[in-house]
Amino acid sequence: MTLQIRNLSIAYGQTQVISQINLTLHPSRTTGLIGRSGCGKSTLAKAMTGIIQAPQDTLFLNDEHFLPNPAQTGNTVHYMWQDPMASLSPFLNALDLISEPLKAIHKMPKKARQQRAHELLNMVELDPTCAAKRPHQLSGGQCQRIALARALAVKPQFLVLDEPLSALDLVTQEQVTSLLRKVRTEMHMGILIISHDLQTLAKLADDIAVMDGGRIVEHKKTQEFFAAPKFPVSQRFVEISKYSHMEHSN
Ligand SMILES: Nc1ncnc2c1ncn2[C@@H]1O[C@H](COP(=O)(O)OP(=O)(O)OP(=O)(O)O)[C@@H](O)[C@H]1O
Repeated sequence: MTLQIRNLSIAYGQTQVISQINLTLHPSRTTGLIGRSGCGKSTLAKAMTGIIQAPQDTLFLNDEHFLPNPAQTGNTVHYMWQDPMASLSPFLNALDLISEPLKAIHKMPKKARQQRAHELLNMVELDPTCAAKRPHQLSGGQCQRIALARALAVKPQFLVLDEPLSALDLVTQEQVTSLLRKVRTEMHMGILIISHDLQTLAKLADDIAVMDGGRIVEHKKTQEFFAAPKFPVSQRFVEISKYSHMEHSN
């Protein structure tokens, strides 16, 4: 199963935000998406996942037309929001937040749901004491893990993560990075990760796409990208990532 984006353009009112995007996601592969703030990365992710409507004939699953609707097709393409705290209902505890998609999408009975929710809590390495806590009683990093456990509960074929590590300290970032690698392999998901942090993408992504001014200007295998970034914006990202890596290792 592949998810193909063909010639996708999106405008907000009169303002064109993304133009003629072509991109294909494959199972068990991770694509990293970088680009300057405001270049249209989240807009692309939201269009792929049905949060904003993509024009007809731009999204395809295995060459078949596909119109994502998060309410119905959450298990095909799932979007994990940039701000986990804001995307989680403040009225539910961690366990209920994780078991909600198991009920809504997979119609799992209560006992099986609770058991799976505990397994997922464990998988994202959240302390069991977090199970009964609501988002405002948890840290940003813990909320990010709940959002990830929820995404795994949905068991989508494709997972789109918008800045999944931004609220985490370096140690937790490392843990979530290895968790995402495990998920890709064990659950055979195709993953798109939006990040400003090329060092993280270097560890996670099989290939890297660069957006600039609403277009994908470069898309290469990760090693090739680091060896020879072609466009000025790509070169700048590689330069900055080397510099920040040196700072962290000093
Ligand atoms: N709902 C909306 N209505 C109108 N304009 C919007 C809307 N959402 C985003 N925009 C604008 O579209 C452009 C692209 O925004 P988008 O969030 O896709 O960028 P981004 O690359 O994800 O940025 P960042 O890295 O800062 O998250 C920006 O100029 C933004 O202000």
